[in-house]
Amino acid sequence: MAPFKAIPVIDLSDISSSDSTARRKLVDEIKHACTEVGFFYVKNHGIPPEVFQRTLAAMRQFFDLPLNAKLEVENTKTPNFKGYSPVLSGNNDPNGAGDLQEGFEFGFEPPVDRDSAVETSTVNDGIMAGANIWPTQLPGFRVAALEYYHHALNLGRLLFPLFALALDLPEDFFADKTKHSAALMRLLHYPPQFGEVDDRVIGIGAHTDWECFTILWQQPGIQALQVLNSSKEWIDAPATEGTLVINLGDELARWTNDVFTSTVHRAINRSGVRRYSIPLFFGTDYDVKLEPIASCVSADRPAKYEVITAGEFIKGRLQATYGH
Ligand SMILES: O=C(O)CCC(=O)C(=O)O
Ligand SMILES: [Fe+2]
Repeated sequence: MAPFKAIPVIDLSDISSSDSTARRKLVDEIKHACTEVGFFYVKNHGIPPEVFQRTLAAMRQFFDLPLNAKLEVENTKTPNFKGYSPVLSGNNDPNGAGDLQEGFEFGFEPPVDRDSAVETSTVNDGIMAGANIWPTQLPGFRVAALEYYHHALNLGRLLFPLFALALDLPEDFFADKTKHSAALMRLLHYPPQFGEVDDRVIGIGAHTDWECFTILWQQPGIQALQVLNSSKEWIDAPATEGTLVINLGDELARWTNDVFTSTVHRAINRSGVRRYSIPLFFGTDYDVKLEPIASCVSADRPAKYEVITAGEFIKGRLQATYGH
């Protein structure tokens, strides 16, 4: 296959269709994107535009707070890195000198408007256990963030069966491995970079994502994200209104013994204005072992990765990135 020059766009209008031909077409498109690119856009994903608008407004309010207010919910104060990470506190690329972004991370909790604590991320999270932390002076921030979180979570749950079918596995292969929503959302703000940019200090240094897949919302119209193809060329992934980026992460790469590819990417904000983005890192339950799927291992393709639980893997990556 020639190195990709653009990221494919997949229309999700038929995602819940009972028409088997339409669904098969969708699975074939996903299979191609997962094996050849590791990235694709989705359109007609069903999340209303107002949800993104509300979350963006809440993010702007939060990141506009004085630094000392944001540091009250810093991720050094919580188990497992929930909360605020200041500019340059993370470093995704081991050859880099820090990521020029600030962020806010949280995991599953029930929707705000549903009075239920049936499923909480802390019960079954083992090594990754730890509750969310929220800024008390902005109650609307939690409401808006959780509203989008649950929309993205629902979309992610619809994608797992398609990934299973693309791997010739039973449609429900991931169902018993994704019961407890090991899905972390990170709200990100990238200040603009001007003039000569030191390659070691960019918005987010070259990295792969760690979970099964990421659902990434980018603020429309601002170019920043780039994806590395097999010829080591950086391909722009423009932020097109109405789309989300889906990219595969290391958990699926490990599970599929690299049949599905977890592709290196980075972001640099040279737009001159602030940029906001929101990845939702959708993982498998933290107690699940990332053992290679039998059909992905052969004499020609021996198992590449040591078997480790998802929780150990994610915790190790977080520690390496934040150094605490
Ligand atoms: O902000 C972006 O476009 C990319 C963010 C990203 O790659 C990440 O947080 O893993
Ligand atoms: Fe990423």
